[in-house]
Amino acid sequence: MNIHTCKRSQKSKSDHPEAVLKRQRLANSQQSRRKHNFASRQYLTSTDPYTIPIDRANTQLNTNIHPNNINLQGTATTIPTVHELHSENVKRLDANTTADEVVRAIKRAQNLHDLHDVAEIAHFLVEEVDPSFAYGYRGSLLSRLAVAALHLNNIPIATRCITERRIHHRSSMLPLESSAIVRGLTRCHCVTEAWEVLEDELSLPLHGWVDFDSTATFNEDQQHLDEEATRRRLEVKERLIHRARGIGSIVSRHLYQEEPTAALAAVDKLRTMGQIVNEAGLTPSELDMPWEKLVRGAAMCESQRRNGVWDSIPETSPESPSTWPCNFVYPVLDAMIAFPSDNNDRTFEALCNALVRRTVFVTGAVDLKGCPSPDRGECAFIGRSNVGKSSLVNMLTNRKSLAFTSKTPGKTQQFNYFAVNDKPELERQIRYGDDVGGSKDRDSFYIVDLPGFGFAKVPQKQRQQWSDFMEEYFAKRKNLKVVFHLIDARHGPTEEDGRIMQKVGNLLDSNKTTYVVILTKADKNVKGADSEKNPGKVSNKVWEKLLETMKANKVGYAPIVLTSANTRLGRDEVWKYLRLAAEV
Ligand SMILES: Nc1nc2c(ncn2[C@@H]2O[C@H](COP(=O)(O)OP(=O)(O)OP(=O)(O)O)[C@@H](O)[C@H]2O)c(=O)[nH]1
Ligand SMILES: [Mg+2]
Repeated sequence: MNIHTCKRSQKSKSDHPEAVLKRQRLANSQQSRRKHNFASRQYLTSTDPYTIPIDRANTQLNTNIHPNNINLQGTATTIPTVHELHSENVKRLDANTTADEVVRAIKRAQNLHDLHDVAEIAHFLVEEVDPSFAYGYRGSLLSRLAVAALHLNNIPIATRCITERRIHHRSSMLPLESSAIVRGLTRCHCVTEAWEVLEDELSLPLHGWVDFDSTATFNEDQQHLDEEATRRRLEVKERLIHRARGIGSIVSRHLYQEEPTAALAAVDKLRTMGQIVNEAGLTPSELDMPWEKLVRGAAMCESQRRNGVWDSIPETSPESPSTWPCNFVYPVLDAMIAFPSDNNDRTFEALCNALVRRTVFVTGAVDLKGCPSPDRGECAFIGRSNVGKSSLVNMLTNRKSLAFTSKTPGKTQQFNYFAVNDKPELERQIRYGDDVGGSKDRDSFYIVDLPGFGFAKVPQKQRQQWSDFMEEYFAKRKNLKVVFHLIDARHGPTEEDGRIMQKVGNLLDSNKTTYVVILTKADKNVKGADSEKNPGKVSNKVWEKLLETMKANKVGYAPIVLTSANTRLGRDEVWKYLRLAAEV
């Protein structure tokens, strides 16, 4: 049977007199059911689904019940109206309904998208039932119902439940529930309302409320903290977790809705939370932030920008693209770095795909004249031979062999220039690989992999030539934005490293160029190092020696990053500085 005959036979089947009769019977029974349930019919046909039907409003009882009369079994005692539900388990809401049954009815209504039941439950819970019903638990019921209503895209019912909960059940509002409401509101595009809930219910701890002493380890001090302080501390932690996730979902909504300006503002709020999140000692697994999703959303916005979606926005507009960063992924990266690092491979993969779209080897320079024109920022990787410069470049760009690495020292013999994010000249060339140059894009930059110093087998004359070139390069290369000085984390700085620091101190303009010390091969200090639990470390002895050498050479101000090309430790942190070359 071909497709056409199949379709024809289906059509004729549905036109069969018996089928028509069956449909009519079904329609009639549905109609009579609706008639029977007069109240709910009125409720559903109202333009505002939360308008109370007049007949019900008139029959409401005075719900002011003295606290002494609270029904401890949590059942409703003064409900005048019976609310018929579609649910088989909880057929009606009336005087004998328990809180548990309401939860079941909400769950069912949410799962089966039963707006009728949601509306009935809302009416029962918000307008009619007396205050003793589900005492202490009513706020949770309301938040569950709000989430269910949002699940069904019914904003008026959700808003009513949220308001009722905030006004009358404030004391029992849980951060977990507030955060679920924020997510629901964001999903329904009610971002302003979501912000309101965030600000009101998940606001940061009041000043002095909880003392997050970052120097005190939680375990040691826990015994001395009285119970109340511990409880509050945990409460604040929970609130912070849900607040961070709530903002995360708002950022995500804006990014996937392609609203970059709003997304940038929200992601900045996330970044500013970083400090207190760290002080509170929250771990990445406790926070469980959706970084990968945010990075992918930012990358999607970025690709839309490259496709010219926002080109027509005028310069004078507050949403003008001229106020945006060179790549939307960078602000997300900033927030990620402000939070405790989870060193997640998938997130980094997404990050790298967005930040390093193309890499091209440009040239190997042996003097300043041989360097490409300084039309964009560049970052240089310097350090002793075999310290891991080329490996780090590959790790950071997520490329296996962009820069050649070798066990034999002295592999890199010239200033190797790699262009990142050049626009390809021809479409065809993209498909055939990265071996062709192009023109500069908004976030293009150069990575410069330098020859290693201190390798005995390289002739003295050659070493002198490299050293002279490096001095000239530090002093004269205008577009040099970042210098990464790599030092082996097992051995610490050598004498040669000290001399390099001296050159940096004397020649580099610290206002123009950022100098960063990177400790490499940190995995080698840990037996059986792995990327998740034990990515690498540095000994106190090496650390102290490094600080001393830096201070002695007037570069004590420089940041230090611990890395490993094997376990990929420190990659987000290094990108924090690498981006300075892109953002010119
Ligand atoms: N275990 C471990 N090995 C590393 C790491 N980084 C580099 N290596 C190894 O160290 C050796 C030297 O790495 P390269 O990246 O070629 O070093 P380089 O600094 O570029 O060396 P030159 O080009 O000679 O200056 C290679 O065998 C790498 O596999 C690291 O983080 N951990
Ligand atoms: Mg090398």
